[in-house]
Amino acid sequence: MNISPDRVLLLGANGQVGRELQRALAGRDVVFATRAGTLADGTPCLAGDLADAASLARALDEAGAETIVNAAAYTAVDRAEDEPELADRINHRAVGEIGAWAAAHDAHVVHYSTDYVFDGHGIPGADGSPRAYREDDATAPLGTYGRSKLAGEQALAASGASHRIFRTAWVYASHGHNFLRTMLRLAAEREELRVVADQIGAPTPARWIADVTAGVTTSSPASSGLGGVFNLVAAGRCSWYDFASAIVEGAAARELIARAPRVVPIATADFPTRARRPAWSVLDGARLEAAFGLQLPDWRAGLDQVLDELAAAGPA
Ligand SMILES: NC(=O)C1=CN([C@@H]2O[C@H](COP(=O)(O)OP(=O)(O)OC[C@H]3O[C@@H](n4cnc5c(N)ncnc54)[C@H](OP(=O)(O)O)[C@@H]3O)[C@@H](O)[C@H]2O)C=CC1
Ligand SMILES: Cc1cn([C@H]2C[C@H](O)[C@@H](COP(=O)(O)OP(=O)(O)O[C@H]3O[C@@H](C)C(=O)[C@@H](O)[C@H]3O)O2)c(=O)[nH]c1=O
Ligand SMILES: [Mg+2]
Repeated sequence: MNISPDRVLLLGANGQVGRELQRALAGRDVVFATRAGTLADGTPCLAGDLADAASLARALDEAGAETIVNAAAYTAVDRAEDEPELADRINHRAVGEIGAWAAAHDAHVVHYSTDYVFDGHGIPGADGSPRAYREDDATAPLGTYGRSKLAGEQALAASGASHRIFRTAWVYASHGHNFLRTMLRLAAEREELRVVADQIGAPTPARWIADVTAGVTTSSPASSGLGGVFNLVAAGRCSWYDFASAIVEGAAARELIARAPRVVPIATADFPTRARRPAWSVLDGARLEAAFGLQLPDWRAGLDQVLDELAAAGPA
């Protein structure tokens, strides 16, 4: 079969990153696919269910795209502990199938992975405190989600397809399921938010991930020599408690919430969850910066942008 050069197939178009990619890829030759075959606004698109190998294969064949961007994933970190096979099917085996299709058709794959491939113990830097993780640091996922995502990375690399894997972290947007929206909801319901202060990372807007993706998809990973894994995260670092505090402060200032609840720092041990999470999730963006000459701004600038977006949209 012939594939169309310049065509992009976007799998998972309704997720946080997927929705931002719809915007960032507008005007290009792009074919959307979602699990059910409809976009969030009801517009029909291709059905591409990664839980179903036949559905995925049909989407790949029908789109015939030279670039496949896979924004679909099983992202429910706690639920994954009870559905390991489904998480593995979507985050690992389907990614291997996408890679095999791409290798057979000389197509490229853009895929996303996570800080949760690391155990978060951190690697001591020159001054003894943990340094940011680099792309080739040893992985050791703590849970099912992280294991399935790591297996997906490995399956894509093993497929032989030309590919880029953007490892990102703590993704949020003005839409979708994320920590910022959870905090805004809880802020309206509670006097006090108790949030872990001993997990450190960099909250990264889905918009930035999509903008970087759209900017670099025009170059082939293999022929540019710039393939493989790239960390793609906001600059700076904070705890979930710091992020929650900044969300509450910024949301109150924009009158997105009627009153600011107290934000109380707690230890991970005081917030029991089904899955364990890494304590140190800071990723080093130097490879991405050097390869593509771009520098992501600080996480606080991202938060301001997303809160401004919510404020501009008005009351929900
Ligand atoms: N969210 C985060 O904090 C982080 C995410 N990442 C990675 O970034 C990428 C994008 O994540 P993000 O946009 O945040 O995730 P979301 O959870 O917002 O979106 C994931 C999308 O995948 C879709 N999906 C789930 N199962 C299937 C399936 N069987 N077939 C087709 N589509 C399916 C979901 O559809 P539906 O809504 O119907 O379930 C949803 O639209 C993923 O690879 C994720 O692992 C990395 C680090 C952090
Ligand atoms: C809601 C809530 C969460 N927390 C904690 C739990 C957790 O440690 C942290 C963040 O909560 P979340 O549920 O957003 O965490 P989680 O879903 O694990 O977020 C992760 O999602 C996957 C998909 C990724 O790839 C990661 O990069 C990361 O973003 O905050 C509190 O301390 N207080 C609260 O009220
Ligand atoms: Mg979650």
